[in-house]
Amino acid sequence: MGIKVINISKTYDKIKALENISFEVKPGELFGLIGPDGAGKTTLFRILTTLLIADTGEATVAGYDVVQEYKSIRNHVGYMPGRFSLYQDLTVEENLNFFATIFGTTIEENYDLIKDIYVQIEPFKNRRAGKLSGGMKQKLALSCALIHKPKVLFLDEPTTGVDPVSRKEFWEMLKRLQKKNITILVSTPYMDEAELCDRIALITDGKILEIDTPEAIKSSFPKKIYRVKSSGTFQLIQDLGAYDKTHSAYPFGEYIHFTSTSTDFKAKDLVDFLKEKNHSNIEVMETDPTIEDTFMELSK
Ligand SMILES: Nc1ncnc2c1ncn2[C@@H]1O[C@H](COP(=O)(O)OP(=O)(O)OP(=O)(O)O)[C@@H](O)[C@H]1O
Repeated sequence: MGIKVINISKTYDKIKALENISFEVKPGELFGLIGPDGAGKTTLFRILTTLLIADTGEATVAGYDVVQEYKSIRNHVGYMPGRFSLYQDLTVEENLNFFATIFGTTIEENYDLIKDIYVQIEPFKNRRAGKLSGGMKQKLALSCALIHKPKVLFLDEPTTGVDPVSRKEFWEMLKRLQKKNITILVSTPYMDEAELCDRIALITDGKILEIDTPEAIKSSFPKKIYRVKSSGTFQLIQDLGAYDKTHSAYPFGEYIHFTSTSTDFKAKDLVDFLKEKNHSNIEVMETDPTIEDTFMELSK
C-alpha cells in the first residue's frame, strides 16, 4: 500500500524534468525527496497524484495504477502542493468544510486524525486563510489534505517559507501521522529535514543520485572532509580552487568544506599551503560528512 515508481520520464518541450526515475516507498514509511529547485520534485508529485501523465514508465500509489485507476487514487491520497493551495477568501473553517464536502465526509467524522494539528488553528477558525501566518497556512493545508483520511500523503516542500519553530512542530506532526499508518512522501530542499526521514532519495536535474537511510548516505561518503576557515573567505575559496590537491571545496555555513585528491593528505599540508598564500587565523579541522556533503559529491 505504499508507492512504486518504475522508470518514469517526463519532458517539457526540451527540458527533461524526470529521467528514468525508479523507487519504492514502503507502507507506513516517511520517505523524503531531497533536491534543489528545478530538480523535478513537483513534476513527480503531480504524476503520482494523477494531475500529470508521464511520457514513459509506470507508477502505483496505495496499490492503484496512476493512469488506469486515477479516480481511486484521488480518493485515497492527500496532496499538499508546494504553493499555498487553499481558498484565500474562505475562512479556516470554510476551507476545511469545503475539502471535507468534496470528499463526501465531514470535519466531525475524521476529527481524530486532524485534531492535533487543527486545535492549533481552531482559535482562528473565522479568519480568512489569506490572513494567516505561513505556519498557520501550512497547518490548515495539512488539515485539508488529511480530512478524508488518506492512505498516502504527498507533501511538496511543506516547510518552505515557514519559521524554524513551526518547521520543527510540523515534522513532529508528520511523525505522529506516520504512527497512524499513513505513508508519507515529502519533498524538501532543507538537508537538516532529510535527517528526519526513514529513507531519502537525493534528486537533481531529474535524476536520482542515491536512495538510502540518512545514516547510510552519510557513512557512504568516500573521503575525509576538512572544515576550513581563514580571515579572507573570498581569497580562501580562490586559493583552494587553485590548490593542486583539491578534490572539492565549497562554502558550508561559515566554513569551506574541503576534500583532497590525495589519500595520505593531512590537515597540516593544508595549513602550510594557506600560510604560504598569506592567510591568517587559519583553522583546518576534520569533520563528519553530512547529507549535503554527499549531495555535493554525487552531483559533481
Ligand atoms: N509546465 C512546465 N513547462 C515547462 N517546463 C517546466 C514546467 N514545469 C516544470 N518545468 C521545468 O521542469 C524542471 C523540473 O521542475 P519541477 O517544478 O518539477 O522541479 P522542482 O524540483 O519541484 O523545483 P521547484 O521547487 O522549483 O518547483 C525545471 O527545469 C522546470 O523549469
